[in-house]
Amino acid sequence: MFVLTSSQMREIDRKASQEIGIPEVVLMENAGFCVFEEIRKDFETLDDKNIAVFCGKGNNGGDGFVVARYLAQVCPNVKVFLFDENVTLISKVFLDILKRLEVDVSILSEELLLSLKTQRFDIIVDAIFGIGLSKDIDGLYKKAIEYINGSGAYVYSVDIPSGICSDSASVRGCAVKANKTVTFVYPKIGNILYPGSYYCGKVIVKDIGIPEKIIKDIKVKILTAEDLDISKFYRFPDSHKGDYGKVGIVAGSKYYPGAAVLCSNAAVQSGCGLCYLITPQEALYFQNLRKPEIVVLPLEGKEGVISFDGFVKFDEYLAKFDVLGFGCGLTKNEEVEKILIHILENFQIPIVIDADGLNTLSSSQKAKKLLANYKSQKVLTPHYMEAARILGVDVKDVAKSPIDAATKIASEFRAICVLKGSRTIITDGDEVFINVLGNPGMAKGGSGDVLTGIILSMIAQGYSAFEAAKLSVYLHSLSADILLEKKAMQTILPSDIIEGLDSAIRRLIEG
Ligand SMILES: NC(=O)C1=CN([C@@H]2O[C@H](COP(=O)(O)OP(=O)(O)OC[C@H]3O[C@@H](n4cnc5c(N)ncnc54)[C@H](O)[C@@H]3O)[C@@H](O)[C@H]2O)[C@@H](O)CC1
Ligand SMILES: [K+]
Repeated sequence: MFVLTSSQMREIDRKASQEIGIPEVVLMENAGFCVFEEIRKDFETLDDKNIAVFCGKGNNGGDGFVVARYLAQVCPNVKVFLFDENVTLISKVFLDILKRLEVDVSILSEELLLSLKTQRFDIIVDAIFGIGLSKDIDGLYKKAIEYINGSGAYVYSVDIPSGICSDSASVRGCAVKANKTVTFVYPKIGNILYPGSYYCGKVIVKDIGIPEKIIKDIKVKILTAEDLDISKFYRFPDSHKGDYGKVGIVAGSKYYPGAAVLCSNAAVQSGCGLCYLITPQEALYFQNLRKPEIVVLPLEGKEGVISFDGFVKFDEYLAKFDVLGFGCGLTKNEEVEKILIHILENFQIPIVIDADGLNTLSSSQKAKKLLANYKSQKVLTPHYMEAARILGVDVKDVAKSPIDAATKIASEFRAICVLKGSRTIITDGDEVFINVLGNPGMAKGGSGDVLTGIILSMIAQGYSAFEAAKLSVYLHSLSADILLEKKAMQTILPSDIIEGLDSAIRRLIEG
């Protein structure tokens, strides 16, 4: 499913009306009716409800007038509150209809808002701002939104909760906290990314009659099972371990031995033929937790951290790997930088760089340049802070526009970027997929190491870096969601996510 920006939505509306000739009033009528239908579906009866519809002066308010008209046909207690009578031309069509039908329409003022505190509404429709929100909310708008949020009513937002920026999902001053948001054509970024997604409640996407053929060149999509290629999950009866690839992992230190264990355990659990772990000797005290299928190549370290001299002894192994993982739990120092540069200068293996690999990259101009020119597939898996370090910006800037940040990293390094967060973004610099599975039980140290292991395993099994990243992000979150059916968020551990991959893969295959 596509995800739109406000300008893409406007362009779609423009094409529908100007090129195809669907009148804008028809689109508005359809939009309002869709919202009404959703409300009608949710309640057994509406005639005993007190309903308020708050309408702004833009077209979002116009949708609200349509909703109010339909509601007034089935409920005698519908009140419309208008912020400004100076509404758009199309909205005016519907405001005039309401007036002719003698629906209760009032212009909102501070006094009126205050008097509403003694009334109880069962249902409130928020049609104050949609994709046209252009500045932070203040004054009477702010007070009305605070009133709606404190009202105890069941709240429907039209298109997007008022106060949420449709392009960044940020809260502009304050925002309506809806129970349900009915959006049109396709969801907007503000409906999908956080914090906007939280304010939306349940998101319902409705068709308002815009022909699909005019919706072109949309690069952002929600990641669904349909976007995944599972053809390589089929195993031929006469296959052997060599058919499923060799993963090499450079990870761990005496400080973070668990990162290496989680990453390599995840790799073997997700199907690669062989997995080699290059890790300092001092990181091997987690022996009992590591899956026995992993081949360990103990490295002579320096004070518990990998050393360049120790690492180059494994060059001949590196040449045999189908994919190399670099970074989990390595720590950051000059030796790690030297090793990363050595790999980038001397090998051409598909590489997945995570954690300390990314931190090393962000402070090494030489490694950055080499990586950009590295002639093999690359996946970078930063979380927001690591992405900020790579881009040399504040983490707030990444949070404000994560799609832009991920796209920039992917373009700069000609890599696949997996920007990890509550909505992980996967991009090759052109197409963008937003993962909407997963739960806060995954917000624990070690989750990222597990994801890296899965990506490595998928590349080893023959998937392209982009396909592997999509598939792995999906399976990682699906595993956590399946675990949530039996476990509390607090007790779901990254190592459980590894074990849960079995159910996740089976569920994905079975559909
Ligand atoms: N043909 C179309 O364009 C369609 C549009 N539709 C609806 O129209 C909406 C977009 O309509 P508009 O572009 O008119 O935008 P909005 O209705 O979101 O709001 C724009 C108006 O609000 C004002 N405004 C913005 N931020 C403000 C703030 N913080 N404080 C005070 N005033 C502020 C603007 O000056 C402008 O007057 C969509 O979200 C959707 O609900 C639907 O009817 C479907 C068809
Ligand atoms: K709204």
